[in-house]
Amino acid sequence: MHGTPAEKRLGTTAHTFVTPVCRTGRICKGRGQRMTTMSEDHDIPTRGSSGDEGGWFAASARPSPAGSGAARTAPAAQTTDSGRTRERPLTPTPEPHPADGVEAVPLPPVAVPSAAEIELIQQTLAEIEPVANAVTSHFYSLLFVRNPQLRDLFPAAMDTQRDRLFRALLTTARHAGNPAVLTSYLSGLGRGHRKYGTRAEYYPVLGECLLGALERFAHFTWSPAAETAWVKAYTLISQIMIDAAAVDEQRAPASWQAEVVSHERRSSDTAVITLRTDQPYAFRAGQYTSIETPWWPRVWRHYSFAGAPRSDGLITLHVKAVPAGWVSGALVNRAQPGDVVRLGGPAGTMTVNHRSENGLLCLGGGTGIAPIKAMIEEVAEYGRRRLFDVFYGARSAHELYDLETMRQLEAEHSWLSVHPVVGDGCPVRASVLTGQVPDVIRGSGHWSGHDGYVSGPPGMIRSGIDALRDVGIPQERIRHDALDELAFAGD
Ligand SMILES: NC(=O)C1=CN([C@@H]2O[C@H](COP(=O)(O)OP(=O)(O)OC[C@H]3O[C@@H](n4cnc5c(N)ncnc54)[C@H](O)[C@@H]3O)[C@@H](O)[C@H]2O)C=CC1
Repeated sequence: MHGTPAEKRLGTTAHTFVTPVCRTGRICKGRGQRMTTMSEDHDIPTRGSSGDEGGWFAASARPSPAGSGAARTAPAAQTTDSGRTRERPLTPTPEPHPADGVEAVPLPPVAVPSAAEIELIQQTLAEIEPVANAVTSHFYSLLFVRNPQLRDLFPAAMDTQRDRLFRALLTTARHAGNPAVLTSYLSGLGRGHRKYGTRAEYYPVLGECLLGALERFAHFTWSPAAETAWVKAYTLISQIMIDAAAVDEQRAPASWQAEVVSHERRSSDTAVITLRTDQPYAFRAGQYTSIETPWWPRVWRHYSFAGAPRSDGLITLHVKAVPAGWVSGALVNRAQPGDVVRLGGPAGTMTVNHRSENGLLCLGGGTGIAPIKAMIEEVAEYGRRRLFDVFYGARSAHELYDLETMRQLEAEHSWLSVHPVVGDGCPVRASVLTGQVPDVIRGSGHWSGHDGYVSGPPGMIRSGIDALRDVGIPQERIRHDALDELAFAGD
């Protein structure tokens, strides 16, 4: 047998026993050992181990905890003819929605890497980081050569995908010592992988290829101890992802078909797109969805919801076509009513904390205003009336494409103040501030009685977080989408 020592060890172990995994993602009770199950669509042999030992990369799908996936009922809403929910008087604080993205599965009962092992993992990652492209290329080569059927799960162009894998590994390693953050992050990743068609039985296969790639490139830091640490870490990672996917499977489809029902051009490069899904789609204001268009199969991009959930179920997104952006370009320039796209489940934790008594200070840059608009609608519908200040930034006044809507909301709600901000040197009216949003915030006083929310380009989020801390909002009261994921937002 050819291959690295790690692969040989894994191969030997993996071939010796097999965990039978049903198509549903559950262990198939009563089946014997030394068997190979085939996934229905791809004929992929599944390998793992039997018994209680867990084994090398023997992540297994387990039934979800009873009732844990049951959706809670959102408070009833009074609706208007237009389908929008009418503002109600002060109402009880809504429970966090099950799909709010902060929900994580419990740590699975598999070995957790020790502090020394986490150190070994981080050393390996530090060594391969400068050659990350080569490592991930090798990983995918191993994967596709050994399992050509899996190629169909990935987009034709793999560039973004490569980067994504490595970032996920880095994020995991960075939070390896913090189980709460780790389970939250990996639960989201596990749920998010359902739309790709990822099955529990793929994880051992992926793990073997990952180990093979790491061993080949981590010349100085790879050792039997490092290998053991990685095996433990990968077993834990994959088990959390599998468990989260299994829980999610009990309550939601892997993906939704959505028809474009309206497409409104707001500027030469920005469109407001409204979608109708084929099945109910539960989400919270402040979250985002992922979209695959018919023009770029298996290429997924994230877009925040631009409104709170509506009683007619329609979903609105704001999309800006970025230069050379495949999906954003197609959605802005090509999509039209009647086209059908595919949506992944909702994700993201930038949701309104209704348990807080504080005001809300929101920084939105460009199309980053979309989730903030959704949050305003949610507060209007369900929340306590709290002071809600929005600093809405754009490079020029012309690019404040949603200012009219924001002004209308401001006129409707006495607790809402909207402060448009455009770049220095732009001709503006008196009501518009100039500069970068984070600088404007720093010059606007002390905001320690507020919770902070930031949404927009990654650079603005980074400097926005610093600015919010500077004006008195502690880190734990600042919410924003994960910068790792934002790198893949839009295009
Ligand atoms: N949930 C989220 O965080 C969301 C993020 N986005 C992201 O927002 C971006 C929107 O793109 P555009 O409309 O082209 O925005 P843009 O590039 O025109 O910038 C919008 C605003 O952010 C400011 N800005 C940009 N980079 C900055 C930096 N490094 N430091 C401080 N301020 C900065 C600009 O001055 C402007 O006021 C995309 O990257 C998109 O992925 C969009 C929707 C939701």
